[in-house]
Amino acid sequence: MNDRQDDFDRGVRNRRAVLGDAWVDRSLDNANAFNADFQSLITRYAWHDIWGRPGLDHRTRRLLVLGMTIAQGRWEEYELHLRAAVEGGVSLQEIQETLMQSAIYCGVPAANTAFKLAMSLLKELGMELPAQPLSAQHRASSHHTFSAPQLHVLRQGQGRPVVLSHALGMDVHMWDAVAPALAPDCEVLRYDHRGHGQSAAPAGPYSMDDLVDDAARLVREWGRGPVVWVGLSMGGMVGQGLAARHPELVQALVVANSTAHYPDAGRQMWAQRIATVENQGLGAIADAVMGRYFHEAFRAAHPEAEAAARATLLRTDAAGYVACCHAVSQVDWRDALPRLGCPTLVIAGEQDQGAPVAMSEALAQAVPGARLEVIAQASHISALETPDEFVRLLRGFIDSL
Ligand SMILES: O=C(O)CC1=CCC(=O)O1
Repeated sequence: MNDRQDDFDRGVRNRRAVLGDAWVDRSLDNANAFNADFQSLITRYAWHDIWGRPGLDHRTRRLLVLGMTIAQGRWEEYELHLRAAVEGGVSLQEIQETLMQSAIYCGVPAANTAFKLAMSLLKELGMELPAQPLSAQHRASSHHTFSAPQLHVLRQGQGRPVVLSHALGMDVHMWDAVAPALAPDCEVLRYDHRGHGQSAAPAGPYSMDDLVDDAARLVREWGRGPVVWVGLSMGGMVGQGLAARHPELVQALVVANSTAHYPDAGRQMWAQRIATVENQGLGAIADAVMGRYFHEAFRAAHPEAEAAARATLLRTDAAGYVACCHAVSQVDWRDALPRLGCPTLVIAGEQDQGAPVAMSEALAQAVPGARLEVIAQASHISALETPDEFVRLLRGFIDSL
């Protein structure tokens, strides 16, 4: 066997790995006296000499080929490689980003065709794409604060200013069901806490006051305060601190699935969690966190929601997560609560193990005039488990202001 025959065999292996056996069998079996040399040439030169080079992995080369075929308008080749990329496990997000970039470097008409062909392929493959309408109520603009540490912000809707502040290990998308429901008559601003999502992750540990300072500059930069602050778990802790330290910025407060402080046993649990993440990363706590965030029946009925929340947790910067755990573990607003002067709604989940109902009861009793609502079907992330009930309570509260 000569060198080039060897290269041919290696090329066939690469070609099979990228395009799949069915396609390669068809091309090789259908070769004839007219195109056999050409098939041999591309197998050796493209599939061995280029795809076989160690400097770039196949995923990167696949994305490059998509970009290049879009640039040249070689739609047959684009469709072939697109199908192979999707079936070969390249993420839709990476493909979407490649197509987005092509809009700039190849031009909008080319990207238009690329998206159209991609959509029809995904449909053919039975891949469901979650709706993300662009009507005024759903359209969200994304930006970062001017001041540092920079916080990632999503804003949508028009009307009364409402801020949504997420739980530990989540991000702005924890509110995907709630924000559009408020947007018809509220201007809704959600943000990623420092150390989370697309916000900056300065070196920790953070204190709860750091997170409250972030909240205060966020509202001041926005210029729409005083706001209705809606915080869940860690977001609710920040809300309590904001209302206590900056009452001029908070018109009304919603504290969901949260607490004003942890007893000693709770603080020890936080110390253990910090050590586990520092030593083994977020993967080591992901099952336990999901078990606390969502009850079993919800996880069985909505595996995709749990998978998305797990992916968000695992994407979170581990050092940022730990830095926030320090803030959460030390939270103590008990002395401040009796001085809060704004209308306050406390929401609890009957099945919440992260912040049991008793914590919300204590909180609601300490804040003058606060109302407590308990959602029977919810555990910790009630805004995701029972969005309709969560929105109904929010709406009722906001409309009463
Ligand atoms: O992570 C948990 O168990 C519960 C929690 C505390 C603060 C937060 O946002 O979630």
